Amino acid sequence: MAYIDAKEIKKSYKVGQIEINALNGVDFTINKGEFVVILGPSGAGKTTLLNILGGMDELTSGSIIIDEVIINKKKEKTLTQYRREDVGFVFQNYNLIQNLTALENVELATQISPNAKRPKDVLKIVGLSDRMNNFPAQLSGGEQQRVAIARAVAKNPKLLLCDEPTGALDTNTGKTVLLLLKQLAKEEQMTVIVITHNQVIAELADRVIRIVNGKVFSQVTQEPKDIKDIAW
Ligand SMILES: Nc1ncnc2c1ncn2[C@@H]1O[C@H](COP(=O)(O)OP(=O)(O)OP(=O)(O)O)[C@@H](O)[C@H]1O
Repeated sequence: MAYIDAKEIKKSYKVGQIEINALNGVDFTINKGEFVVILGPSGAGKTTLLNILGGMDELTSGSIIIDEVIINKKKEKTLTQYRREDVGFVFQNYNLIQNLTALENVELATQISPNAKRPKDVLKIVGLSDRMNNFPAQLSGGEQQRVAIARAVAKNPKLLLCDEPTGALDTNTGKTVLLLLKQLAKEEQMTVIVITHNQVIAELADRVIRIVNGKVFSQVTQEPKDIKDIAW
């Protein structure tokens, strides 16, 4: 059985009299521990899909099963628990708290999670042992994104959702971040989903789901390329 099974998911927003169909019947499956890229042009529905997978938005119709649980039928309380415990988020702009150190940013996230890893251990995994006591402003963009990844991973989530995680980084720094995400998928058996409009990043994925106009245009599993063989 697939780890994530999305069936015929639809999401529409009503803006005044107009109905916008952000997702218009999306089907896909994802296995545990896969590194998945969801690819699509601007407005395709990627963020909408990520918000639904993260339990932050509701479906209009269809169903999503994650780890044998139908998440779109969850009550608000269990959904809150799902968001806190099972899902980690990484955003394009890191979203770190500026007046807390790297370590404190990670610690803060672990406080609301019962299965949390030790913040110092996770900062070591992302290669920032010696920068733990720095504030975000004292770190480079790539380092800040690694803190944000540590913060997401410290919760010990089953699913890591990343929205354009390399969007604000240069190619080499972006590659370091992607390599880290790939390692986490492999070594921690964490299912990692990256959404991006950058086609090159898709070459690193085990599975590529291409979304166009709120529909799955294609879904392929593939042998991922080595990170040193790609550039953008
Ligand atoms: N809260 C909302 N209210 C109304 N319309 C929305 C809302 N959220 C998204 N949309 C619309 O749904 C469609 C899909 O948007 P979405 O943000 O998911 O696309 P995207 O693929 O993430 O695009 P981008 O790469 O530009 O972020 C767009 O037409 C957008 O305007």
